[in-house]
Amino acid sequence: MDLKIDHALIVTMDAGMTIVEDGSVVIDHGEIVAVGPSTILKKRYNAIRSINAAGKLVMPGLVNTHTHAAMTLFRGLADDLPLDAWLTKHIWPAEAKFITAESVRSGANLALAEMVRSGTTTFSDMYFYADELAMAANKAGVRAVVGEAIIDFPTADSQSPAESFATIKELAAKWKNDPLITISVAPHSPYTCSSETLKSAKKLADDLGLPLTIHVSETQKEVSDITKQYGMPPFEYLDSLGFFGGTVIAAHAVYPTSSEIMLMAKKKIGVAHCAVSNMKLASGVAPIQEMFNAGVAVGLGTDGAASNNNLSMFKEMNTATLLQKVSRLEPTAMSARETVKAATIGGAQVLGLDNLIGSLETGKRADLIIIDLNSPHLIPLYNVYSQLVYATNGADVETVIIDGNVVMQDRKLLTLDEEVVMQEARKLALKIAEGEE
Ligand SMILES: CSC[C@H]1O[C@@H](n2cnc3c(O)ncnc32)[C@H](O)[C@@H]1O
Ligand SMILES: [Zn+2]
Repeated sequence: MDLKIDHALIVTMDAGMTIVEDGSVVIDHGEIVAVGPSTILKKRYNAIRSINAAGKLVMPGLVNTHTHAAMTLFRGLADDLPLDAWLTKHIWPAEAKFITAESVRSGANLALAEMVRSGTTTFSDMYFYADELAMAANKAGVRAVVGEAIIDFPTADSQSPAESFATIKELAAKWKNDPLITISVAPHSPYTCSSETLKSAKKLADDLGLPLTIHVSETQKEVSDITKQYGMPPFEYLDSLGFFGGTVIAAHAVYPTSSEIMLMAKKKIGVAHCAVSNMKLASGVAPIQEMFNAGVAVGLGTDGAASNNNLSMFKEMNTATLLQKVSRLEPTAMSARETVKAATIGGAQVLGLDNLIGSLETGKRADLIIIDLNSPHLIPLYNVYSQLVYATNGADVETVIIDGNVVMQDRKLLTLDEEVVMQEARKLALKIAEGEE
């Protein structure tokens, strides 16, 4: 065996929500070979390397179902604005000026460092120059669903939809057998892509067997514009185009009607719930408890660092649950347990990767994080889910393992040169601040 983690408090997130108090996880060739009591597994398995995790919690790595990694470069550039003005007056002009293959590489590396540090082991992205992100994630050893952006009007990478489709075909062929990278088809939204573009995106996804990801029903303005233009709200409109049926990651989903929520459950549309971004842009409160009640698969997403302004899934968990409770005046809404599920196995379901990741079970890939419980803010520990959602933060993550490889150990990043990554990002940020090209 390659690696054994012993004496941990293991939160498996398997179907039985098993918790093992003094447990071991045994890993070989990137796969989980056994999970169970250390008293039994320590005798049964020898490993080349072992980690003594006494006083630590082991859980599945967190799954960020919606982000734009390279947008770390725009963190804090335009705050305190609604989505429409934020995008059209600030972000799109900045992207037109500063987004290049080089800046995407730099922003992506910065995001990768931040995500690994806060316990994210898989993320789903949609942006321009997607190959740069795929290469950066692959090099850093981080699992990613990488979406090449499709928008009808001229964008940061100057690609028409037809050119984006050609790029996606090339990317799908290039990354086909990669263990960490899945390419996705990423039309931006129903208000920036025509019906023809959306139908072609769906056809491409079907032909290549790729997931689709899209921003949908994010603001009241979007719902009213789409309803005026097409005579129905965004999810119904996409359904009328035949958009659903395969893996679809719907980011935001703030304003689905009750019949659209039924549709989401029926068509197995996965939701990337971005609570912090929806609050910061004052977009609204997504009806997550209603979605749970209807059986919709819900994951959590940070959105990009320009609308959050960080990529911590611990902050996202905390905000998501508190937002449901206060908006419904219902303290039982979105329980801590449901929230940890959304951040792990629920997110894996949304991405169509739950056969591989999302829980610690024999046969799954070894994507897991080790959290140091020896901190004043984590004592006492009565309920692990409450502790993870209400008390833990990203900086408590000590070690991160993805596909069996240790990518952060004792808070040192092993696959990214953090100093170089920060230096390069600072250099680009200087140009952005000065407004230079
Ligand atoms: C095709 S995805 C890249 C595109 O999306 C923009 N973007 C970032 N966050 C949001 C959001 O919350 N709603 C809509 N669009 C968003 C990003 O700036 C890129 O232009
Ligand atoms: Zn987004």
